[in-house]
Amino acid sequence: MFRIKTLNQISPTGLSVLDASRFTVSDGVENEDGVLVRSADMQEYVFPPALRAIARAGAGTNNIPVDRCSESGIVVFNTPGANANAVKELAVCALMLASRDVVGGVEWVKAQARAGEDVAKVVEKGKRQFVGPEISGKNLGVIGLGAIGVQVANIATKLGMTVYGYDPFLSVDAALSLSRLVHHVTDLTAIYKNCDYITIHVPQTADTKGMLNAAAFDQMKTGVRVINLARGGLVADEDMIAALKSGKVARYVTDFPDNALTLVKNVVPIPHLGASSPESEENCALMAAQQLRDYLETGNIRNSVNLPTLEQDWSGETRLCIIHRNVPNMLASITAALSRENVNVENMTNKSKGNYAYTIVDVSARVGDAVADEIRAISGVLRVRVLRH
Ligand SMILES: NC(=O)C1=CN([C@@H]2O[C@H](COP(=O)(O)OP(=O)(O)OC[C@H]3O[C@@H](n4cnc5c(N)ncnc54)[C@H](O)[C@@H]3O)[C@@H](O)[C@H]2O)C=CC1
Ligand SMILES: O=C(O)C(=O)COP(=O)(O)O
Repeated sequence: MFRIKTLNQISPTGLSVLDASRFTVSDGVENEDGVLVRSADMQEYVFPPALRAIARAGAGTNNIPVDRCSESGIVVFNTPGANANAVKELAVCALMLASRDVVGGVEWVKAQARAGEDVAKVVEKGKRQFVGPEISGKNLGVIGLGAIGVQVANIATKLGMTVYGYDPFLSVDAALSLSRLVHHVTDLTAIYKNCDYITIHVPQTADTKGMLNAAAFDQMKTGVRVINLARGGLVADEDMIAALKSGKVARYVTDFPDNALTLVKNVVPIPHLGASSPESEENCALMAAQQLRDYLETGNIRNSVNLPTLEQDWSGETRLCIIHRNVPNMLASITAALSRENVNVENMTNKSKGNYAYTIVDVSARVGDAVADEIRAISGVLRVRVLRH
């Protein structure tokens, strides 16, 4: 029986793939084998000894201590693209909110009603103060052309915008999905200089933190409208507030409000709704739960952020799943340990990702803990699991 701890509300449709005869799923289990999480902050999480995998039902993993997981041989999964459509739709809404002061207008109408005014009458006089430009014919800059950025860039071309896209690590898949109408630029300056609207869709990492800062705003057009449905930390708050106050930035729509920003004029604070649609919640939960189930039961890895995708059909009696550093001589050391125990290898696959690597070895014998312990003793091995057919 595997124990799965949920740290957020996870869609029941997704959880249904975790068969109750093999998985106990709840927010109260202890010494869990796996964790299912959305945005809960796990940075200080104390890993119980049994923990082997964390599945993020969503895209961003900046709430998970990925390096610490890697060092402990814990696989971290996410669900690439599973909520991209929901974010794209909110981005379209954000483009409108960045242009037309719908939020200010709605608040004003409610205030009129509360004050006992004849709303039907006063709106016709008052509406002037909420005028805003159309997006058609304007330039949009999309920073980050991954699952979400590509969809936002493509749909914006259909809304009549001229779109510039920037992504120094553009994948082949993303390039193939990108509309021919999107101008692919290789320098952020081209985005800053040309765009009336800028939307950012990159992960928050040490490299991207605070990338929209005073130096970036200085290069932008006066009156630029900025949309951030990616992560709050990508934008330097104080610099944004100064840019809003000076009029450099006309409006800032953010899915990551904080106290410093929320009451500043021309900030539109959204309560992190990017992925909050039933469709996305189901897609993400399903994908996360399937990946977690498959890893725990078979050792196969799909869509991990710290380890390579590696799937091997079962053969033999025992499967050894070995997470190790990506260093020379590892495979030789593993096979030497197996031959010392006179164990025949049926099938073996090894792949690496950055500083870490993963090896699955199927062996014909029903090997015991002694073999696993011998492999555990190899320098650079971080975790060994023994699965039996
Ligand atoms: N508001 C919400 O509810 C949601 C927010 N997100 C956020 O959006 C981010 C992007 O999500 P996806 O598009 O699904 O991820 P993705 O991994 O498919 O795309 C991210 C893209 O950013 C690019 N990138 C990385 N560093 C860059 C840089 N310095 N400059 C330009 N591009 C850079 C990567 O090459 C990649 O193509 C997530 O990491 C997450 O933080 C994702 C889903 C929902
Ligand atoms: O997938 C992401 O990166 C998100 O930001 C969505 O977060 P959530 O699952 O709605 O807490």
